[in-house]
Amino acid sequence: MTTSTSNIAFIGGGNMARSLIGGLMAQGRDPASIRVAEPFAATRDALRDDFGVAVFEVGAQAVDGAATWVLATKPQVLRAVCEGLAAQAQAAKPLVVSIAAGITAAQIERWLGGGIAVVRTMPNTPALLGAGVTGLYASGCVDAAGRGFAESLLSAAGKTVWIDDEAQMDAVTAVSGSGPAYVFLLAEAMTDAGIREGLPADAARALALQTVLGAARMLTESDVDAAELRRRVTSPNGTTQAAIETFEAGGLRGLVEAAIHAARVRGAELSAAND
Ligand SMILES: NC(=O)C1=CN([C@@H]2O[C@H](COP(=O)(O)OP(=O)(O)OC[C@H]3O[C@@H](n4cnc5c(N)ncnc54)[C@H](O)[C@@H]3O)[C@@H](O)[C@H]2O)C=CC1
Ligand SMILES: O=C(O)[C@@H]1CCC=N1
Repeated sequence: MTTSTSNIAFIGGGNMARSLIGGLMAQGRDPASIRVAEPFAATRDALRDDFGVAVFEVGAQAVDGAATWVLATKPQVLRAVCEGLAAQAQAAKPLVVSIAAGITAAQIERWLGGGIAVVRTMPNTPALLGAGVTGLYASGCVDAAGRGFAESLLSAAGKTVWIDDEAQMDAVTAVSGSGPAYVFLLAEAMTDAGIREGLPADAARALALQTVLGAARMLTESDVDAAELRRRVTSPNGTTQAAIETFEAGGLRGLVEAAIHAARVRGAELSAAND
């Protein structure tokens, strides 16, 4: 039985694992209950020093005594990682939570030897601030307690959204997993454009970044939708109208659609290429 006090093993201690561990620490979880396998000594030492978690060089050590395993390596190495842990998985029957893009719950279950409860999830990097969002899909082997534990684990990173059809997980990845990078790109572009229009670099950056923050808060804290919020900024024949018309004429919506489609397709390719 997986409980909130039992050990959690992270396989891979990179950027996303760090964000999730940061969220768990902020929730007050005992650092000694988190065991991280990470081959790079510098990454391992930083996790131990920053969070006080137990660190190990290889997965086999980290999963020892852990009822929940979080798979947090790149998709390209996940098959080898799982096959290396299959014997321990068959003995311990852990709840396995994957954050890997593209890789399906069925692939992970097969690589671990079969009959394993797998929750496939897709968090995003604002998890570090507890402001992330995670899509979760539970395979048939996951019971209500497993679903509940996975949800509580990922809720340390922010909001959670259950997805019933696993085929939609690549779309989740394309919208919210990769999504922070789209917003960062917009912030970069707004800063650069401000500089080109004559603003000092520091001022352009401060103006662009605070605008992204303020707009995101309005989107999530007000009770009107994005289109209405946009209309309220856009005075007839004013400055915003000039900018929005330029975005629409340049095909911004179509470009966003094409970008999110490309990300979704890449998710499916990652599954096929690493099977
Ligand atoms: N970066 C992001 O925004 C998001 C990433 N993801 C997913 O999270 C996973 C990890 O991504 P990142 O943290 O960005 O990558 P990363 O490269 O920062 O972390 C992966 C870590 O796994 C370690 N590793 C490699 N082989 C290992 C092994 N055999 N055993 C244990 N650890 C091993 C690496 O040394 C590295 O520190 C990926 O599958 C990615 O698709 C999911 C949501 C968002
Ligand atoms: O770029 C990637 O493949 C990963 C998955 C979502 C965000 N980063």
